[in-house]
Amino acid sequence: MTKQLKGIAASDGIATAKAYMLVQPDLSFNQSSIKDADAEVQRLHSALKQSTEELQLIRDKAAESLGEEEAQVFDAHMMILADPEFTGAIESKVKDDKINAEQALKDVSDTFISMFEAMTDNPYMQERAADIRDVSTRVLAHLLGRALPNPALIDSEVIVVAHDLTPSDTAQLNKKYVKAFVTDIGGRTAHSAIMARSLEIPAVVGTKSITEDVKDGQMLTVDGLTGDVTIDPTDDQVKASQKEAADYAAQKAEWATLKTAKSITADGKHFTIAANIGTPKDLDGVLANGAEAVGLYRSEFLYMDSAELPTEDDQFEAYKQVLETMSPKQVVVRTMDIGGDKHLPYLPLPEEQNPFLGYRAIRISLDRDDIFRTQLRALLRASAYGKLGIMFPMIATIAEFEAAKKIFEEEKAKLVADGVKIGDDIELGMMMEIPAAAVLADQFAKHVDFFSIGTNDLIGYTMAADRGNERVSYLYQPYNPSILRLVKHIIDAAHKEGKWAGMCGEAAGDPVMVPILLGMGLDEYSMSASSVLKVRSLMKKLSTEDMKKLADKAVNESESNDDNIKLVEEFTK
Ligand SMILES: C=C(OP(=O)(O)O)C(=O)O
Ligand SMILES: [Mg+2]
Repeated sequence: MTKQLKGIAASDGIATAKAYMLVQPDLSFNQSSIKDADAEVQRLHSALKQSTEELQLIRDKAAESLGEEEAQVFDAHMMILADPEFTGAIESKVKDDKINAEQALKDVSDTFISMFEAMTDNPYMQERAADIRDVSTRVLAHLLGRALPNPALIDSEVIVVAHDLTPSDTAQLNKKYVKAFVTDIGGRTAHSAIMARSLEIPAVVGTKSITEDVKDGQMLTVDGLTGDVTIDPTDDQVKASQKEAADYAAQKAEWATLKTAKSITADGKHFTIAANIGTPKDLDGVLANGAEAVGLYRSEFLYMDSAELPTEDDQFEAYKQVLETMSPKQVVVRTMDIGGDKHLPYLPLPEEQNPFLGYRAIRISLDRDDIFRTQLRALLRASAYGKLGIMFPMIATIAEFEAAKKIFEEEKAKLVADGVKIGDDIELGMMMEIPAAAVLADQFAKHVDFFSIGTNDLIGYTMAADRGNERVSYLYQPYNPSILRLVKHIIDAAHKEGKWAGMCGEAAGDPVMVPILLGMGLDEYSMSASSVLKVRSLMKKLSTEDMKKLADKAVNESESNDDNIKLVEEFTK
């Protein structure tokens, strides 16, 4: 029976395909005693064999579709299965304790996991704990005869359905087959949604119940423009959705004609439309959409894509590639922003009640300056290959900015003393994403070369509404006059000191926000590459003089987010 769900539109595009449930099955079991230990060991061996075969298959597929590096994590898993110390211990436990293989597996892996996790001074071994957990889940699933979802094995067109997707789940999706994804939870600015936009995979998040409403293989239509999801659509609904998809494709083709055009308003003013990237691979989208700069390179994805802390040379190569490709256009690299919803298996962070208010981003970098210095050295060396901007995430105080800048200057001086070639036009800026910093923007402006406004966090922190929580998503209000006042204050403060202000939060590519930002004189708009042409086309139709009047009313007269949505409609009719 046809059923309609409404979620949060998270990535543009429309798709129809069958559902692929990326949901963990129930793997609960009870301990039991066994009589025939040999038969039980036999059962264990067969589960181990099946797991190894499955991993080999996944490894080959992952190498083919995602690259050799992404596939290597599965080698580590297979090595564990081939390790007699691990498998032998499970076998002995079955025989000695006369318990079922499920329980023996759990006992042995728990022992290994706690042993590795206790090695807090050895990130490599700590990471093995995560591998053992993954492997033992796979073996357990085979013992229980339940199928684990294997996204790397998807080889036909599907729509992925999940409770939530982590950024690393999202990175594994193969665009060739995954036509869209839909989740129970999450918001438009959660990192999986941001990645969906850079992969140009349509997505609807925060439907609350999709994993309960749909079964594996059922047909779905997903509209990432409106947030509508239809389960078992009728023929007419499929036709309507195909028509909508065709209209959207036509619209995109029209935007594509602006690929090499400058971003100019109706009254001839030029602004920079830049793109956000997570990895050098995203440059394809940046070039295909004709972005004029990279306004945010989220360098933490480099750390997340790696099995251990990336070396200075690894980082240098990645930054150099991006700078060279974009040169002479600017690339703003943000130093590592780990914490919140982004984790590194090899850098375990303490359990925190409020990770988004906790040990995150520059707070980690200043604490672990060994990691920070390595990153800055790699950036400095790469700066010779293009036009580099560096910015620090989550700056709350001037002291933090100055401390980070001091470390930067120290590393720079060392490299210069060693005769290493360094760009002479590196700009040093900061993310404006913490209200305390936004309020003091006039003072910060004296210390920085530029600001980049991170609305994803700035809205979350100002409204005290978690950016990824669909229950409070109604409070996630980019056009609320409180947010607009902060944004205007930041832009004015930068301009007063002769500095530039950009925005790299998702609001920079939002068609309702752009007219207001033009009126405020924001210099640079950095967004998912897939939004660049849409925004360039919109800018062409707007005059800055009119938009100034709009911005003035939006900031000084409106009382709510909704007031401002109406105001923008009026001014852009
Ligand atoms: C761009 C931002 O950073 P991130 O989304 O990576 O937190 C932001 O907070 O707006
Ligand atoms: Mg942020």
